Amino acid sequence: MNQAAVRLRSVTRSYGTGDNAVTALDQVSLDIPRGTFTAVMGPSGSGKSTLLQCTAGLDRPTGGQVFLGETDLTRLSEKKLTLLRRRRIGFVFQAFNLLPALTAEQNVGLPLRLAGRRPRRSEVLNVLEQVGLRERAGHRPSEMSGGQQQRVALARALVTKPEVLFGDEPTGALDSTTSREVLTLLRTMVDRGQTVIMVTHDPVAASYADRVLFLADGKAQGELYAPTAEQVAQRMTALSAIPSKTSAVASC
Ligand SMILES: Nc1ncnc2c1ncn2[C@@H]1O[C@H](COP(=O)(O)OP(=O)(O)OP(=O)(O)O)[C@@H](O)[C@H]1O
Repeated sequence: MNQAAVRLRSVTRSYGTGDNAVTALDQVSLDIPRGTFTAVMGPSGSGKSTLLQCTAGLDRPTGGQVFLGETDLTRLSEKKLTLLRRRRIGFVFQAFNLLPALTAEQNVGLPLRLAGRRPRRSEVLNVLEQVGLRERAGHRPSEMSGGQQQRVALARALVTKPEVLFGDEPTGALDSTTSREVLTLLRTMVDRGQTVIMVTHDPVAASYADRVLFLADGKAQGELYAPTAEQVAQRMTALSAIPSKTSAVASC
């Protein structure tokens, strides 16, 4: 059995044509083992969000293959891809994207309703308990802090027991103390077997991961295992010094 939760094979994503063409991802290949925490870092415009979106089936690569377990996402119809995202993938974003009129419990139960199931109260409360918010089940987002709202968003992403949880800057809108709480929670989920892939600009956030993948100009630029924030910051400084294709053209 293949232990990789996700495999990318020569994944390319281009936008536009001719002189206006941009290659956001350029032949990226990688394996993400199950039960690991991966951070994706790189300078602005290096392709991090594109990588996350292609890997999560939110965007289609223009070349190459993306596997979730044994499923090749690039071969799925839109309908099957939508179902796969609902059933097998979880997301957390920088903006918490909770529905303001719904309580925490109702927000967390929503993905189950979308999947055509009536949520059992106990399963929703269990997930809220995992993020330390069981007693806030009846509160609406406006009655909670930013960190609590992101924990509800995390519970909502986890309620379907996704194979992979994707985070696009999940701590980007939080202060450093609250960020640490959310990152510790993500780390705990991974230590219990969850696979997490997170895009971040923050070396401290990346230091919670098992592995940091670096991107520049759409290309994989190496990785760090068991990273410290200092090591990550150093690599980022070195990467930012590489002139990108677009800035090289702009400066001609
Ligand atoms: N829909 C699009 N149309 C055209 N170009 C795009 C589109 N989306 C992204 N790009 C380009 O692809 C490249 C990679 O973008 P992407 O958003 O993946 O980078 P990023 O590393 O996530 O950046 P940031 O850290 O600033 O969010 C950039 O040059 C961007 O301008």
